[in-house]
Amino acid sequence: MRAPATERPLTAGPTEGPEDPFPLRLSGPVIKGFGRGSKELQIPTANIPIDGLRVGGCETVESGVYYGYAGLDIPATTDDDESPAATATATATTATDSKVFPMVMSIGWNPFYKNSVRSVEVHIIHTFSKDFYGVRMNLVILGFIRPEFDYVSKEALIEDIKMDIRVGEKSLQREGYRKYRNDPYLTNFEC
Ligand SMILES: Cc1cc2nc3c(=O)[nH]c(=O)nc-3n(C[C@H](O)[C@H](O)[C@H](O)COP(=O)(O)O)c2cc1C
Ligand SMILES: Nc1ncnc2c1ncn2[C@@H]1O[C@H](COP(=O)(O)OP(=O)(O)O)[C@@H](O)[C@H]1O
Ligand SMILES: [Mg+2]
Repeated sequence: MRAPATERPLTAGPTEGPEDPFPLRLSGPVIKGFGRGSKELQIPTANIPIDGLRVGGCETVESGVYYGYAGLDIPATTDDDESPAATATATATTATDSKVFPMVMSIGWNPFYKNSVRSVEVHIIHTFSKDFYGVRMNLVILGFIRPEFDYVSKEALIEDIKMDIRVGEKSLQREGYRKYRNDPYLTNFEC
């Protein structure tokens, strides 16, 4: 069982850019989970159905924690980040920018909670003022951070997820990863 404050590297995946099987692309509507993300952990996760989670059409995706970008089919005007920095730069933000966000995500059984169903959950690195259940979410997954663990305490789980967020942000800032923010898949909500 994993204890808090385990020493961890600040980035994940090769410096040059994503390596096979990444980038992985998947999509689905945001559905209800167990309601623990916001309430118990104060880290909300937008869950999508596990159906169709395949690499190359047959192999299933390994359970674990990943990073990449999420595109949300929300009108640009409902993207109401309340931070002063975001307000200051609002006029410079295009409609596409405001629908695409960095994310970290977990695929698996949530061993700490011993779930009996496998879930796909995305924490979007952005502050939203309201929920977006039912909205279509497109994902471009660019790298693997770590396997899922069981934890000695809820605090230890929270600490590791916070570190995942830092690792995800730092990993995406690299040259070979930044460009995927403009991947057309993220904002194609037509099919
Ligand atoms: C980046 C990230 C890493 C996670 N890592 C683990 C983990 O190692 N073990 C685990 O049991 N749950 C992990 N979770 C899942 C949380 O336990 C989960 O988000 C929480 O139970 C909320 O579930 P809900 O959406 O059904 O409310 C992780 C979630 C995120 C976003
Ligand atoms: N930054 C965010 N990342 C992911 N979801 C968010 C975020 N901010 C608000 N939400 C909303 O919170 C919901 C997830 O909260 P959570 O407590 O994990 O509930 P559930 O168990 O139903 O997934 C998402 O479906 C979304 O509507
Ligand atoms: Mg959730």
